[in-house]
Amino acid sequence: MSRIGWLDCASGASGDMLLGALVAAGVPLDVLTHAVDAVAPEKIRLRPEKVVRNGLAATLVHVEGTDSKHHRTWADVRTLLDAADLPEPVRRSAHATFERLARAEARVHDTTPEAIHFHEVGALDAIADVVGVCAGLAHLGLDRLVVSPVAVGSGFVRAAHGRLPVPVPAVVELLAAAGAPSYAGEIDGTPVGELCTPTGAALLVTHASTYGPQPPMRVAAQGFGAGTRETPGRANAVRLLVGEPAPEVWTAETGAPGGGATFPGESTQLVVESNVDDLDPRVWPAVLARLLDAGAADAWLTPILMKKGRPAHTLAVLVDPDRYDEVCEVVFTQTPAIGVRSHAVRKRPLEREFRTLELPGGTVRLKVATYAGKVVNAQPEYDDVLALAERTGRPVKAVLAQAAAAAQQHL
Ligand SMILES: O=C([S-])c1cc(C(=O)S)c[n+]([C@@H]2O[C@H](COP(=O)(O)O)[C@@H](O)[C@H]2O)c1
Ligand code: NI
Repeated sequence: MSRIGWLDCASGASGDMLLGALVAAGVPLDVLTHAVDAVAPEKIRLRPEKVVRNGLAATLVHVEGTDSKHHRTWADVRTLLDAADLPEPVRRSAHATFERLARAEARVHDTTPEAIHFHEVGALDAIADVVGVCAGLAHLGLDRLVVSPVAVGSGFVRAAHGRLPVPVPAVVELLAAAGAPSYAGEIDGTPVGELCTPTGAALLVTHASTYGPQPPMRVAAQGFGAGTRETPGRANAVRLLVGEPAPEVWTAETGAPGGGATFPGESTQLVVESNVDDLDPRVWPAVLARLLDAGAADAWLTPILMKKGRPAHTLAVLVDPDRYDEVCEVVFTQTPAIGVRSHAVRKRPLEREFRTLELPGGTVRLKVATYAGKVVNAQPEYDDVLALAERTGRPVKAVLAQAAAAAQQHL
């Protein structure tokens, strides 16, 4: 089963906040500790603490231990990672995270990544943050991680080189290089300090599959990872949601027709489509029939001129999200299509019922649709008209005309 995650960075992100979010969302602490132990040359302890940030329960992971070295070069960090007994995906993502940090620092300080001496970010606790977060995310085995636009903060922060403007230059470089959306995240125009740190930004851009709001998903776990600071007016915490992807749904933002007003029977359905140019056209009626049998609400073909000027058809299927798998199975097994695309649509059905028309020689069902309590449509079922015409030996057009005339009395 596919698994996705969403990181809500409305209060920014740092290495320790991300560690906390992973633990709070259910990643066993051992997973993080083992990875950190494998890399750190001196004992580092991860100590989770349950805290409350602006009324929200969150996990703060303290990274504790002594570090006899004051700064490390990118080569020093690389040597530690290369020598560590780490699963390859964790080593690769930790490596990629530090490489991005080194490049960003190099651009800011007008030097090369190899010449960069990490100060804060090269300390053992920062190495623990990076390796722990990489191990935690690898443990979740996400198929996709969506990262919200990142609140970076505003004002100034004190660092090894003195006062730095927020967003700090390395964060700007990291987010810019990845094309990640960001904003100040101020409350009422008041400077809020540093919300996103270079380590946090490097971890986000290394792991993000894409950026945006929470994707349609069935959430299985939610975890808030706290930062050390208490910030007035907001929970200083990054939030991780983990779950299964769900079909797209209409929201107030995506704008359901009618502004999302409710209507009896209105629902979100999927239109599943595929362009097909290599099915014997005689097979299509059987395909459409099987799609309806599989639970499709409707299925139809549109003639198209495809790439390379090929005459083809778009097969389109309207289906309730619950029957999506069944419909895909029919498409994949009954046609040569090797993929489908789908989008959500809003379906507004009228209430309908069947009545019976008594006609010479037999009966015909009449489909009656009502709107606002009034009958607005009364249509004889054509299959019944055809069957009656065949049974009585009369022309189909004559039976149809009689049925249509009888239907008038129901309108
Ligand atoms: O040490 C250096 S060179 C340094 C550079 C920058 C730049 O943006 S350039 C920022 N900082 C600050 O260090 C701390 C720690 O960052 P972590 O990512 O390790 O949490 C943070 O306040 C940075 O803004 C340091
Ligand atoms: Ni710097």
